[in-house]
Amino acid sequence: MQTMDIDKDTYANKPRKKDYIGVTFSANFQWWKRPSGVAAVCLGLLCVLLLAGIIGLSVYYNRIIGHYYSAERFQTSSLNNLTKERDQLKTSYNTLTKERDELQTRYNTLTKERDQLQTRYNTLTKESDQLQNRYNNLTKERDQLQTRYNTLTKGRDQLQTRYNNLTKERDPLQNSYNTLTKERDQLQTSYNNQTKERDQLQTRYNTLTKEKDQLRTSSNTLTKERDQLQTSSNTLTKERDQLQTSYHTLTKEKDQLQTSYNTLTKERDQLQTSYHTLTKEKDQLQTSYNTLTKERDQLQTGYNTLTKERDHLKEELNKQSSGWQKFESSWYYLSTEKKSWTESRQDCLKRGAHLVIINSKKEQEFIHEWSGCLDIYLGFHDTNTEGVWEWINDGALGQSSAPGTTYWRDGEPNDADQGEDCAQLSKKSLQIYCLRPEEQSTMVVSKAWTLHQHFQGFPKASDFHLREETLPQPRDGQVLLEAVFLSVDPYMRPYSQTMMKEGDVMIGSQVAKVIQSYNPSFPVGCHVVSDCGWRSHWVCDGAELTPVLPDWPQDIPLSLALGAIGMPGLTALYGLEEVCEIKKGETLLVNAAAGAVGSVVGQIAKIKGCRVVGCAGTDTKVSYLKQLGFDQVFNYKTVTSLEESLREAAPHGYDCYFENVGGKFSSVVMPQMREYGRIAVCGSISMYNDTTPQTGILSTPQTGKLSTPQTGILSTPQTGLLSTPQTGPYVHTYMIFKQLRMEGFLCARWKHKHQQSLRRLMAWMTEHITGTGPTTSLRGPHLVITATVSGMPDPVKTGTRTHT
Ligand SMILES: NC(=O)C1=CN([C@@H]2O[C@H](COP(=O)(O)OP(=O)(O)OC[C@H]3O[C@@H](n4cnc5c(N)ncnc54)[C@H](OP(=O)(O)O)[C@@H]3O)[C@@H](O)[C@H]2O)C=CC1
Ligand SMILES: CCCCCC(=O)/C=C/[C@H]1[C@H](O)CC(=O)[C@@H]1CCCCCCC(=O)O
Repeated sequence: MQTMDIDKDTYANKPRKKDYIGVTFSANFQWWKRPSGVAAVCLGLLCVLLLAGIIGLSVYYNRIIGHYYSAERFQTSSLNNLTKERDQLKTSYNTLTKERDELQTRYNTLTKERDQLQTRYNTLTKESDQLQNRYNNLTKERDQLQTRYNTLTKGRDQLQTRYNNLTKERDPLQNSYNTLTKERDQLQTSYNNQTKERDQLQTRYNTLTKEKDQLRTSSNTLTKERDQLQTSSNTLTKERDQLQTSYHTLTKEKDQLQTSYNTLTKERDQLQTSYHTLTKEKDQLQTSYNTLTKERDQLQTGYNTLTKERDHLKEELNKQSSGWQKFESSWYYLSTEKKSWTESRQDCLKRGAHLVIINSKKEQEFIHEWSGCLDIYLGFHDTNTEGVWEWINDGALGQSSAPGTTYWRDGEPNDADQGEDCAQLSKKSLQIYCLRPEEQSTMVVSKAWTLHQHFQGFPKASDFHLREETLPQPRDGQVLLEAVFLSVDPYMRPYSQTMMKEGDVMIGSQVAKVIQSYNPSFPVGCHVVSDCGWRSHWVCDGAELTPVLPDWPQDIPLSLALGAIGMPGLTALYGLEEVCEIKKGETLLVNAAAGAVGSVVGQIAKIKGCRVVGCAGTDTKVSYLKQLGFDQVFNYKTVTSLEESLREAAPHGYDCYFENVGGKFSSVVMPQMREYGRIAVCGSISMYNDTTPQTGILSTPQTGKLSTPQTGILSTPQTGLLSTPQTGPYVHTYMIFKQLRMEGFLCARWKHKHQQSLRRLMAWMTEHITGTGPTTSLRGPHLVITATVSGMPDPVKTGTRTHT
């Protein structure tokens, strides 16, 4: 770096064009070159002049004094001179004073000028600073440009060098290019010649190829023909060899057969002889057999006739001895017990009879006389429609019609005492009059459990309410039922939500006894299954009733009509046979296995020769299932891993899965299904008490959405809310890759098969009881809830099942 003094042009501290590279200018301002400085210098000079004048004068006066003393004599002469000089000095003093004043004026002028100059200087200084900044910026730009310039210069130099080198290289290349061009032209010429030759060759080649292909085709054809011939030859050779072998074998066999044939011919001849002898004997025997058979049949017919006559006579004797009287083809019994018409009607039904129906005047007279002229209730009433009198047709003795004639007393029927709905034969007049069927009210009061409030989560005692209701008198065709066993089933939890309103009697099936009957299909004392709910008594007509199998063995508990030989047993059977289509040798998994359905599922599968794995929630249930013959059982609540336990129980997986539980359990089973497995979705009990709706992908049948997570409830189109859906995992992948079939079902689908299916279940059960069946014949848990007329059980506390 170099510092330079500014030149005469004080303000132009601009860089000089040629010197600016790498140089920084410094503007050092010099005071004496400013106007104010000049003025100051002038003033100084004036002061110096004045001082010099004063010094000159003092020197002059010293000289004069000296001269005075030395030349006292000249004192007087020189006085004049001195006066002159003084005057001259005065004059020059005045002149100097004037000059000083002028100088002062000029000084002031100069001071002003200096101030103006100072202002201008300041302005210029600012401009200079701005210029300096611009200069600095330009310097930077310049430096950058310089750098770029340098770089470009270098690049240019390198390019120049390369250009020079290339120029050097280009020349020999140009030469060789020229040479090559020449050569290429020559080559092009020869290429063209060659191409022509190649085309000619190609044409020849194509011709040859065609000829070759034709030859190859012929060769292949020939090869095939040869191979076929070879194969035929080999086959023929083999066949020939086999035939040769067979021929030898056959020859041997023929020889052996010939020998046997000869032997057999001999034996046949001997047998033929004996056959003829035997045929003769047989014919003789047949003749005597036919004669004997005829004699036996005649004897049998005689025997049967005699037996019938004997039985008839015996029956008549019995009837007569027990108070029955015969008139024409009918029997009559006279009960002397005092009863109402209704009670008498019941009494007749119990005896397998009915109140008397009068078919003729003769019969009426017989009854009157034989009864000893008593009042006799007749089977004649208008209980069904007031004023329409009809003969009862209980059908107990096969009578299907009653006479159209009646022998009413004059003025009858008159309904004199309100409610006269039945008829009596008067002991006095031998005429019929009407009277009330009841002497006193025998109205039945039923006890019924109602749904006090809809269940929230697990049902509790306060959700139920026990109430009494008076039942109407059963009418013609109706029966009065008394509950014997009530059923508490899982479906009640979800179905109550949709089918019931608060205050309704709880839904449910029961085994009931018929205690009054005006319906011949359900005589008093028989048992039926009724869907009348949790009530002690009920009046209904037969249409709603299912008779308990008529030949129900005494040693099988009737409660099983609500279990293994009832709806749960049917569900088990249909789930296995109709849905799973289970086959011998297959492996089955069933959960809730100790329940009414599950226990029958496992046992039927064993009867069918399957391997059965069952899960239950207590060790007692596990032991019970082992007793029933299940192959593998475990307590799903205490195992460390459900997945591992399922795998250990059936390492090769499950062919069939009878699903009662749903929820997480089924997600664990799904991966362990075998290819083409079948899943019978019977129930999903683990979800019935859910209270909080969960987010899941389950969709409603209406929307058909499958994959969008929804918060909501699973519903059926018919019933609405049924259950609370759960979150995945989702089964589709397993179903697709294992090609599974998963089918939900309700037992009622096969209603048309119920009777025959109940008989099959009963047969399996009987085999177990009698010990005549296979070791795995059916046993069943049965209900312990019994209802009595006096009181109803607590449905929450007693809702359990025990086992036979
Ligand atoms: N589709 C149809 O037509 C029919 C379907 N069903 C269904 O079959 C299934 C079984 O009915 P059924 O045998 O009569 O019932 P049960 O009342 O005889 O047995 C039910 C058993 O399920 C188990 N269980 C109860 N709650 C749960 C739970 N949260 N998680 C897992 N297991 C539970 C219990 O056994 P454990 O102690 O072993 O856990 C309980 O004892 C039910 O889902 C029912 O809805 C029934 C009849 C007809
Ligand atoms: C999500 C709920 C699944 C319930 C499955 C279940 O347990 C079904 C049981 C039915 C079985 O198929 C036959 C029945 O009797 C059960 C239904 C009962 C319906 C209520 C009847 C009401 C009444 O008695 O009037």
